[in-house]
Amino acid sequence: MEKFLCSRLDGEEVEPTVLWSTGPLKHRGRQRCEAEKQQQQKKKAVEVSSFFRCCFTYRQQNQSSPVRSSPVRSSPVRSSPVRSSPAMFRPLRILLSATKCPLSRCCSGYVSRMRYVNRLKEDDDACAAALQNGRIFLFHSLSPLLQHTDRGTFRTSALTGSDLQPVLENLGSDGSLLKESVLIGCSEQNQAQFCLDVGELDQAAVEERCGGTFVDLRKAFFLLKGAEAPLVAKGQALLRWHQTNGFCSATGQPTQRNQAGSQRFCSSSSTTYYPQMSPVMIVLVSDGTRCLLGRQASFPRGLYSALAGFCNMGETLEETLRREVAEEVGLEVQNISYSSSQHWPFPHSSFMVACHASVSPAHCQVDVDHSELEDARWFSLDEITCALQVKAPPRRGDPPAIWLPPPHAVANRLIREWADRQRHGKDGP
Ligand SMILES: NC(=O)c1ccc[n+]([C@@H]2O[C@H](COP(=O)([O-])OP(=O)(O)OC[C@H]3O[C@@H](n4cnc5c(N)ncnc54)[C@H](O)[C@@H]3O)[C@@H](O)[C@H]2O)c1
Repeated sequence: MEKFLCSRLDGEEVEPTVLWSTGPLKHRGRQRCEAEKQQQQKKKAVEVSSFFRCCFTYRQQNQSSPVRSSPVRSSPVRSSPVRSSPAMFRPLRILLSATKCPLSRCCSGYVSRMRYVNRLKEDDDACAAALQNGRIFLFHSLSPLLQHTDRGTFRTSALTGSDLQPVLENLGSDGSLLKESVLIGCSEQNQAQFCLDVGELDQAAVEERCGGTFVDLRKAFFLLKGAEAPLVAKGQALLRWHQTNGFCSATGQPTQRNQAGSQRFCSSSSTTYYPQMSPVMIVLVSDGTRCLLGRQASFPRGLYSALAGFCNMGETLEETLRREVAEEVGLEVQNISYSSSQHWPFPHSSFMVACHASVSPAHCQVDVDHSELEDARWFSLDEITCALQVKAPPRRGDPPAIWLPPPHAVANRLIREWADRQRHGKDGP
């Protein structure tokens, strides 16, 4: 299939048989010896060829940053062509239904992206090659580089490896710095994404050359919109992990990373280390008409959040949740239901598992452990609705107001879910 697609990109006419010449299709093609079947194959291949041509034309018209050599880039079906004519899928559907071939699996953009990223983790050479065309997100001492937009918002800033290399050399780095990039993932346009900490270079000089500002992650995370915030959080977490795992904890010897940076290896102890997250349970407890929020003394003034706590070794998620609520506010919860999860970069990498739980109204007396929380109390739907309107933390001198974690935080999602359920009468004791 790869050969076929490359030929199409070169603009050459393709013999339909080429379509059958690789992978699982090869064997099937050989079995079809009757002339009639060959004719059918040729017809379908031509139809498929027109489908691919259609897709590539779409890509050429719509792709802002073409990528040159990644094999996954050749994947013919991505989400964007779907928006054009559904008729373009007809030949492919015919082919798939006629052959019952595993091509359908390659045709999911998501599947090919995931497999591509996995291959880059396993194949150092492929990863080094992908670095040239991949997007590199720069960090300086773990602060991501952001750019101002015309609309006064912020966005991430990234260069391709081949564009970044001369910049780095010009700023005094030797040629090897680029190879310290760590693979983050793959964009929907099938472009590998990397992060690189250039903390060894002069910060102002990099900012000037790259046209952006390095912003502390705590600020950047909340300035960025949509998928960009978790992307930089993931990048920073990976870079931090490499910075703090340079030595084997068993032998004290230096560890070596693979090209993708998805693991580090100690050759003395034959130990492989992988980036770690600490599991945390976060729960919004309801008594049917109110929800329970708490605050630590270290929180900014007026901020209340859902109750959270780290999993202890050997605990199930349910056990952690029940223990944390019991420890912090002296309640015993029931009816635990899963909501969602997120990677949370602060202060280090936590894996937040968010749940709802309830207590009966007859047993909702809060008994706060003040060594853990400064305060915890029940909030009505009206109070929550009011607090959700507060878009920015109150400033010094403003009247005291309750405010809630920002939308990027899974606690915010839990609170919104609870409020929606209350409004629609779906929550009960
Ligand atoms: N994303 C969100 O919506 C959201 C909301 C609330 C809390 N959080 C995060 O959840 C995490 C836990 O919240 P918390 O209020 O219990 O935090 P915390 O930082 O106050 O931790 C409480 C205690 O847990 C122990 N601890 C710290 N790190 C640990 C680890 N890696 N493993 C086991 N125990 C550890 C320490 O004794 C610490 O005092 C924090 O990282 C916090 O930032 C996220």
